[in-house]
Amino acid sequence: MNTSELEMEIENYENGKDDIARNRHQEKKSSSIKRFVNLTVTAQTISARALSVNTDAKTSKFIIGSMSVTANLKEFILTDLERATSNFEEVLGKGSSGKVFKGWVHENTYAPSTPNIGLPIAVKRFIPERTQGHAEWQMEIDLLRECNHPNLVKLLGYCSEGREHFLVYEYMQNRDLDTHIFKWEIYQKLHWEVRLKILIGAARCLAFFHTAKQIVVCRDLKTSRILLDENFNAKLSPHQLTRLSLSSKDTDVTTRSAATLCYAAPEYVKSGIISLETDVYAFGVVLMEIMTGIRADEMLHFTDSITYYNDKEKRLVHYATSLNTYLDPWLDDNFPGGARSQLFAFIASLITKCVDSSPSNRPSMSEVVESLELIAVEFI
Ligand SMILES: Nc1ncnc2c1ncn2[C@@H]1O[C@H](COP(=O)(O)OP(=O)(O)OP(=O)(O)O)[C@@H](O)[C@H]1O
Repeated sequence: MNTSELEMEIENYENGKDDIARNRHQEKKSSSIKRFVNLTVTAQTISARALSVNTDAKTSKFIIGSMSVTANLKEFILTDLERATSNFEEVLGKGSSGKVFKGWVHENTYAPSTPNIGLPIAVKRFIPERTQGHAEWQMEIDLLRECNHPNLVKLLGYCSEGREHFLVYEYMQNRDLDTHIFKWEIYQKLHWEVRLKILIGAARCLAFFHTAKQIVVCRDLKTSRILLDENFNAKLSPHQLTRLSLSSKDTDVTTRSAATLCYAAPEYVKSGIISLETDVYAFGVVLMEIMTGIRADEMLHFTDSITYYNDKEKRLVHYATSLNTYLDPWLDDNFPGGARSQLFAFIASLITKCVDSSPSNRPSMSEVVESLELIAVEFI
C-alpha cells in the first residue's frame, strides 16, 4: 500500500462516514495481518536500507511545499476579532506566548461571522506584558508569509493595536497530538495507522524546512506542537519556527519547563545552539511518546537537575528497545501479531539513532521520512 492510499483509507475510516469504508478497513486489516506473518524482510535489513539513505534523499519527492509564496495575509482590526470570537469566549489552548481562541469568519472575505457559520479560525492573543511578544509576533508573520506546506498550520492574518498583538490561523478541529495521546479520557485514542500517518506528515514538514534554501528549524518540537485537522492530518504549529543562522541560539534554555526540556538534545541544553540535529532529537522523543503513550518526563524521571542528562540517552534507548513492555496498551489490539518484533526492532533502531548523544550520528529528517514511509509500506 502506498502512502496516499494509506491516507485515503485512514481518512475514510476516521471519518466513520460509511460502513463500507469501515468494513474495507477490517478486511484490509486482516489481510495485513496475513501479510505480516509472511513478511520475510527482517527489521535489520530494513533499518540498514532506510537509515543508510544518503543525502540524495534531500531531493526526494516528499519534499512538497514552497518557500517563495508571499501569502496574502489579512490585516484584521481588533473589533472584528472581538466579534469573530464572541469576545474571546472559547479558549482552545494556552501556550507560553498567550491563549488561543476559537472564532468564525466568512469564508471568502474573512469578515467576522457568528458561531457555526462560515470558516472556523484560531486566534492567538499574545500576552501584552511579555517583552519578546512583539518580536515573536513579527517573526512569525515574516516567516509564514513565505512558507507553504500541507503539513504546516496556515496563517490567515494578523492584528496589532496598541500593545495587543494577534495571529489568525486556520482552525485545527482535532487540536493537538498531546491531547490524543495523553488525555484520552476526553478524546478518542488513535489507531496505529493514524499515528503513523501523523508522524509521516510532521516529519515531511520538518524535512521540507531542513532542506529549504534558507533552512528553518522547529526549535521546540514537542507532541503538543503537532496539530491535527478534521482528517487527522498532522500540521506543525508555526509557533517558534525560526530561520537557522549563526545567531540561532537560545540564551534561556535552562529556564525552560521540565516537560519541554525532555525534548531537548544534550548539546542544545549545554550550548543553547539550535540545529537541524536538535529537531531530529526532539522528533525521536515524540516518536517514543507516540509508541508508548508515556510522557517523556515520566520516562526520564525528570527532577529538575541538569545531571539527569548524563543518563537520558540510556533511559530513552531502554524504552525504545523494550517496546514489548512499554507499548501503549491501546496499540496492542491494533498491531498485527506476526511481525511485531521486527517492527519494534525497526522503530527502536530509528528512535535510538534520533536520540544519539552525538548529533552527527543522527539521521537527517529526510532519512526519518524515508524510514517512516517504509514502515507504512512494510508494516501496514
Ligand atoms: N490553529 C489551531 N487550531 C486549534 N487549536 C489550536 C490552534 N493553535 C493552537 N491551538 C491550541 O492551543 C494550544 C496552545 O497553542 P500555542 O501555539 O499558543 O502554544 P504551544 O506552542 O503549543 O505551547 P508553548 O508556547 O507553551 O510551547 C495548542 O496546544 C492547541 O491545543
